Amino acid sequence: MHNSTSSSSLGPGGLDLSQVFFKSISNTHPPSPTKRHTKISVIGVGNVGMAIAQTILTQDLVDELALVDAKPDKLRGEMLDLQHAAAFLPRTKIVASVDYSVTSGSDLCIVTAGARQNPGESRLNLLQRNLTMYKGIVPELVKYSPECILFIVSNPVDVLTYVAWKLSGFPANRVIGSGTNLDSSRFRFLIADHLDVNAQDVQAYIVGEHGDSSVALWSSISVGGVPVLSFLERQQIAFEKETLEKIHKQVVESAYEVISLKGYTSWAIGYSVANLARSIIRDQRRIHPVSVLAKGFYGIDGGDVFLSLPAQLGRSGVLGVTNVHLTDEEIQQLRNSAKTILDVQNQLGI
Ligand SMILES: NC(=O)C1=CN([C@@H]2O[C@H](COP(=O)(O)OP(=O)(O)OC[C@H]3O[C@@H](n4cnc5c(N)ncnc54)[C@H](O)[C@@H]3O)[C@@H](O)[C@H]2O)C=CC1
Ligand SMILES: CC(=O)C(=O)O
Repeated sequence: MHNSTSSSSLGPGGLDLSQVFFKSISNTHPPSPTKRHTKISVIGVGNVGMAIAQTILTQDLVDELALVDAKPDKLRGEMLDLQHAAAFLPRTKIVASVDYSVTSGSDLCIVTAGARQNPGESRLNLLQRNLTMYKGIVPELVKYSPECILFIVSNPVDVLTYVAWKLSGFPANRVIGSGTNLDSSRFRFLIADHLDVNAQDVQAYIVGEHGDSSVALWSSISVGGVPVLSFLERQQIAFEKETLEKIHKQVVESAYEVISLKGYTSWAIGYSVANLARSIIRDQRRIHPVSVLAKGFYGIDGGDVFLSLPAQLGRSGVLGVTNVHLTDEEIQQLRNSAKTILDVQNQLGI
């Protein structure tokens, strides 16, 4: 199947139409391109892949967006539908193919292909189905974009990020999972709702597994720069631990609730990943809770495990992991989360 958007500027008989429509200013030459061509590929054009693709387009992040999927008709349909919005969007070349050569030279490859949860099903349950798929996808991406950053979204995202790291042979700083960036956004929304403030003023992290064993870092939450729990303590305002646990439980149940209502989640992960893509492609050096190789941080040992920690992201991928102060209880929960992931991972034989 074919692809691309751009048509040649040569008209019938080899006439260069650009010369008909645009007359060059005399004695000038087109400026030589100094800006490097930037390219993102999105693998899997289902609910999640398309939410990410369209959010990336609205943010004017790249020169070229390549789409890949196993279903050629669906893929071409999605490509055309996005191309038809060209008049309303920043200029981006959109290409699509079932052949991975279309991803050639990508800066960032975002993998969303894979099975999704049925209502009530856990993310970890998807592993066997998506593992087989990844064995086909990752080597192709590496072949065509050996310098890219691999960004994993398919679930279970932490284990699949480890799988992608192993299959790619890339250094760990170039393999990242979307992790708990989404959970943290849900957390910030719920805290903001509770306190009636803007979610963008709430700094709060969920770390660990993107899933049932995730850990809420209550001790480091701040609103507008004010650390919330120590502020309440200083003011001798009582807060119920149960209220905090209820909010975290709501975060963990968020995806299950949305999936039971509409069948899948898409918009929030679309914004979450486009925001992360911006930090990487534009070298923003912002800190996000994403899935990184966590061995050695916060006393996590026992094997190579990917899980979410607050990490600084830039053009070369993961630049470092932030040293957030955790309570002993939070550290223990984080280690338990690592163990949950490692128990699953150790059965893979990779
Ligand atoms: N990390 C996160 O926070 C989130 C992860 N997800 C995960 O994202 C994944 C995708 O979810 P949806 O888009 O809702 O599913 P979907 O079923 O709508 O889309 C999956 C797409 O993958 C394609 N695909 C299947 N096998 C392929 C292959 N071998 N090569 C290329 N494409 C292939 C399918 O044709 C389909 O278009 C799931 O694993 C889901 O659990 C979903 C939401 C949030
Ligand atoms: C499906 C999923 O992982 C989420 O929305 O959190």
